[in-house]
Amino acid sequence: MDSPAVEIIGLVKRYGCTTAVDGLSMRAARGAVTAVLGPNGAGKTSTVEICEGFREADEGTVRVLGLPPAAPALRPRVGVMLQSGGVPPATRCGEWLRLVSRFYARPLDVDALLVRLGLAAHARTPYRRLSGGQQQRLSLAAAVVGRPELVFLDEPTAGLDPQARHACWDLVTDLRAAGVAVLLTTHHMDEAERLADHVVIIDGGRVVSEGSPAALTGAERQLRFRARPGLALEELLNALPSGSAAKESPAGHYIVEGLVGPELLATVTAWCAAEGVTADDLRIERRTLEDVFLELTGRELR
Ligand SMILES: Nc1ncnc2c1ncn2[C@@H]1O[C@H](COP(=O)(O)OP(=O)(O)OP(=O)(O)O)[C@@H](O)[C@H]1O
Repeated sequence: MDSPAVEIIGLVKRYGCTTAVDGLSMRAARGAVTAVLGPNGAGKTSTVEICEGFREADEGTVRVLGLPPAAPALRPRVGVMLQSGGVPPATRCGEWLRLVSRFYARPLDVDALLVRLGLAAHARTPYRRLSGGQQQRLSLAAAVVGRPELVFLDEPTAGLDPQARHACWDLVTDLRAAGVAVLLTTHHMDEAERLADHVVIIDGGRVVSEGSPAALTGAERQLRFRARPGLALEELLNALPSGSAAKESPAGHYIVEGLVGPELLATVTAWCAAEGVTADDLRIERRTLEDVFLELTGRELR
């Protein structure tokens, strides 16, 4: 049986007295998109950079396509999207991608890739003159041009405009359809929910939860509405069937949980009417990945 695309067991990474990764274990399957989520400083980049072979682990085992991360045999098989640097400032965008493509036996068509990522009009622009988002798209193009089996994308859509974000999502979806494993980090929960087969939430250098987006968010539904802050939720709770819960988070945003059906909806709207409260944006929906993320990692800034 094939090894996973990435297998991490008991990974530890320290910087002086900071333990950035603290016994982290996770897997990324072949042919699937794995999203690693975590608050600032959770250890995502450290973990990904160890998998890419750019940093040394202090403890633990990491295998990439069954090999140690720095194995030369991985070079043609793994794509890495670098956050910055690596491109000579005066090199033209198209020239750079063509150069990178020559390192691979069966590269993608460079012109088609430039069109796909909206870079065709900038093919002759020197790297230093590209906007931040264009430089990032070039970096994404360079990561995939060699038809890798596995691609690491560290915050691929940070700072991209909506059009470029969608182009990136489409590219990731197509990579997955072509059997490529993608391991990405992101702070955009909608991105993870949309793209990932498997989500790994880390905090304090450890995995705090993992599963498919659907498994993490669960089947339970919530009733949500907006109204003036400070409603007397204890009174609402008295009117609701036992086992229900109601909370205000953040101020003016209300969430009612329990057996969400016609009875609960009628009770909430009747209670609002009796209180003279207009419930705005009243809707019934499943918990989002962001709800789960905040529950698991808290609201404190890191
Ligand atoms: N080269 C370094 N030297 C010292 N400390 C570092 C170094 N790199 C990372 N750290 C620290 O390690 C911890 C984890 O950092 P890391 O960049 O892996 O987190 P992250 O989850 O990618 O964060 P973010 O979401 O903010 O990018 C942080 O506390 C960070 O300050």
